[in-house]
Amino acid sequence: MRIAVVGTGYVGLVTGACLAEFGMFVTCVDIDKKKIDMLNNGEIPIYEPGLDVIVEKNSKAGRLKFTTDVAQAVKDNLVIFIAVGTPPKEDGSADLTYVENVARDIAKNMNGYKVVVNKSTVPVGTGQRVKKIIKEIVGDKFRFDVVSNPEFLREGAAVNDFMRPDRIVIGAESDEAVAIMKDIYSAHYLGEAPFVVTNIETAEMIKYASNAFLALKITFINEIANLCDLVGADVHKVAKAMGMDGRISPKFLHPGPGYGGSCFPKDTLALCNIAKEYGYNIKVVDAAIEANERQKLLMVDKILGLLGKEKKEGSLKDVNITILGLAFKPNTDDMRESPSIVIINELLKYGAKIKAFDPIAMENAKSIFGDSIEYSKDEYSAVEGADCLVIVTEWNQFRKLDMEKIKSLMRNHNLADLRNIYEPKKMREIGFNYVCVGRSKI
Ligand SMILES: NC(=O)c1ccc[n+]([C@@H]2O[C@H](COP(=O)([O-])OP(=O)(O)OC[C@H]3O[C@@H](n4cnc5c(N)ncnc54)[C@H](O)[C@@H]3O)[C@@H](O)[C@H]2O)c1
Ligand SMILES: O=c1ccn([C@@H]2O[C@H](COP(=O)(O)OP(=O)(O)O[C@H]3O[C@H](CO)[C@@H](O)[C@H](O)[C@H]3O)[C@@H](O)[C@H]2O)c(=O)[nH]1
Repeated sequence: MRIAVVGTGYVGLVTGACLAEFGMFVTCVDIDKKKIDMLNNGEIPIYEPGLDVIVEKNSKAGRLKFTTDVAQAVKDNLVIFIAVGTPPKEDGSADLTYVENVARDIAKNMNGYKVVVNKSTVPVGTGQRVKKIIKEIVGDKFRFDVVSNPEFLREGAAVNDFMRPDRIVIGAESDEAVAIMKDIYSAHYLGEAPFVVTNIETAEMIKYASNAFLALKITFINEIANLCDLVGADVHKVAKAMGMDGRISPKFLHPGPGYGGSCFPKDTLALCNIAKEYGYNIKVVDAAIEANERQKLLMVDKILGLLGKEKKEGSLKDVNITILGLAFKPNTDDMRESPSIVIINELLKYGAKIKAFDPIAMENAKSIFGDSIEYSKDEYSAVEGADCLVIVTEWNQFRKLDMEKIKSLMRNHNLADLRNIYEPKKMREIGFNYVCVGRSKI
């Protein structure tokens, strides 16, 4: 099977590398020449655990190639995956410019039957739009099928998620296209991943509904956590006991500073926008978006409260704050919509002096914060002279810090653990003035 993947970002590169690992011949295409040059030089442009190994192995085996030549890639391959970005526009709707550009590139270079597979997250109706764009250019000259095959991988766990998915969704209009898709994913099928075969619109909706539901679930536990802090309950026990109910499940019930990343924030907005287009107000998702924005700001209130400072300009003047973790989650360098952005910008607004450390995301963070904050080489140098330590991302290496040493390096001993990675009682025993999310009073 010969496959082209257009768009070599987090999804495209993982998809291309994993399909090559399953024995297919894959050409990854991107308009970003720098990215393609890096990949052709054996460098991986993103941080994703395990990806380097399979990219190197399959490149060497000749099953994985990288190019900027979309025309040739379309001509040479039967199946063309679209895996370009669908970022939010000002009004929250998904920007389909990149998807539509690729559809035109495919149409202009068709030389026979092609299966055009949309892996980008797109509003319902986009598959039909892609079909129309191609048809307008190709007419009846060549046959083609458009398929929706949404991706459910998580950054930081992308390779494993792609290799061992909970389900594979195929939205298609022809048996031929479904058979080709099943062939591509035959290794997954043997691994017993179930297929959901449906129409294009349903497949597109499954992706948004799944992301919105997960965003709701996180938001729900964050709201419960905030209440736990007020009433003196322990949100971890609450979540654990809730999760024991098979109808609820224990996953995605970890409270924190609000969901971030390149997907939940934009996909919840896009879903609300789709609803609005049809004259409907999808109230629970709207509420989750609002609560998630508030959650990030509540974290700043927590820090101000811990320091006994007022919510007013300049109140954090001469206060040194250390931030550990900048990426939106551990095991990624991705800073898109990271809660750290709102939290740091707010703290800067109140006049704080910020030192930060992240094991992997520091370079990307520099393009956001510039020199408005100081970047440290490790956790211990980051806390020197700090009045408050704030844990924003739960990298594993932060879980086992020598907290006695951390305390001795700080000027004042305030600890805001926004990911609940430490035991409240233990931290207080060490001598920290401690808050977290939903267990602050236990
Ligand atoms: N990141 C995730 O975890 C994830 C998971 C599931 C689904 N998705 C969805 O997948 C899509 C891609 O997301 P991503 O995070 O990989 O994006 P990304 O920004 O990391 O990568 C997109 C790539 O597409 C390239 N591109 C843009 N226009 C192009 C064109 N005309 N031809 C060739 N290349 C082009 C860009 O240069 C970029 O390298 C989005 O719709 C996203 O919602 C993302
Ligand atoms: O219990 C939890 C789980 C997650 N998060 C936060 O939620 C965000 C998203 O995390 P996660 O879902 O692990 O990462 P993503 O890579 O954004 O993956 C989501 O978005 C992808 C893009 O659509 C989908 O493919 C995945 O299925 C979906 O999990 C991050 O800020 C996490 O810190 C929590 O606060 N609590």
